[in-house]
Amino acid sequence: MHIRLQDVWVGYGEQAVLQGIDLHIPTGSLVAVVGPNGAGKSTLFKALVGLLPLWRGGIQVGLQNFDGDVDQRQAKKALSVAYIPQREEVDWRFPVTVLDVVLMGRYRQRRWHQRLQASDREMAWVCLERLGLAELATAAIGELSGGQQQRVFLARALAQEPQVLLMDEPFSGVDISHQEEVLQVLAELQGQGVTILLSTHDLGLVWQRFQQVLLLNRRVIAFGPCQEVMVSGLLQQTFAGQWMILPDGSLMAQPCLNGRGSP
Ligand SMILES: Nc1ncnc2c1ncn2[C@@H]1O[C@H](COP(=O)(O)OP(=O)(O)OP(=O)(O)O)[C@@H](O)[C@H]1O
Repeated sequence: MHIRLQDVWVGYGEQAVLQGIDLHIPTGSLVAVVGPNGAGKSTLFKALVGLLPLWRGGIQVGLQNFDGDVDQRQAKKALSVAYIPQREEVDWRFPVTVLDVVLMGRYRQRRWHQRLQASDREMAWVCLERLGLAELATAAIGELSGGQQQRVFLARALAQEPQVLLMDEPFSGVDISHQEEVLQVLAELQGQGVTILLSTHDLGLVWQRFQQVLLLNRRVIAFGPCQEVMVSGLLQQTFAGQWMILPDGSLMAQPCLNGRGSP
């Protein structure tokens, strides 16, 4: 499914965070979303999944249109958009097992009064196996390592059979082998035509593994092929006034363009 945003404004209270976002992401894209802290990456994902109302503008996912007037949460339930939030946004003390979490991905396929069916359980097990989690099915989610928890949430997203997958900083605090497993699953999903947006602060990873990059700092600084977008002028504009970790792992301070660190 393709995603189109036209002049999208979203914020909290009186603070406008996303300011006039115009974007077209074709079906089957794998996009790294890059920007400094507070750039609005999570806000973008929440707006796409209907958790935040639009102040202005419109979002189109596939053939469906959303604007500030519709009940976005209800409307988007009909779509298969899977969202994996940042680890910090999840209450890991919640007493559910790994299998319970993955089964949650199947509720979207059912009406509110329908119970899950045997085929839903089978699907959940397939997703657990695919991410090497079958042996942990009865473990409490809070007992797992960060990398395992991240994979459980990816398994839940797979169980949802998404056409769009949004992942908010899935690799923070996760070791390289977990990261590699997740990247392999994402490559498979992309091959099946799933559109994937993933936010990260790891510019080295973006440089090595992503073909498409969105540079965001409240506004779209650039969107396109990695080679064209990950260039110093655009990166400086994106990270103005903030520290930036370069692809080789070194740190670089950017000049502040307007004294507040945003363009
Ligand atoms: N629930 C909220 N209420 C009020 N302000 C918020 C809320 N969530 C985010 N913000 C503010 O919106 C701005 C953008 O936040 P957002 O989390 O989207 O940025 P981000 O690019 O994802 O940052 P990070 O890289 O640190 O995760 C920040 O100034 C943040 O303080």
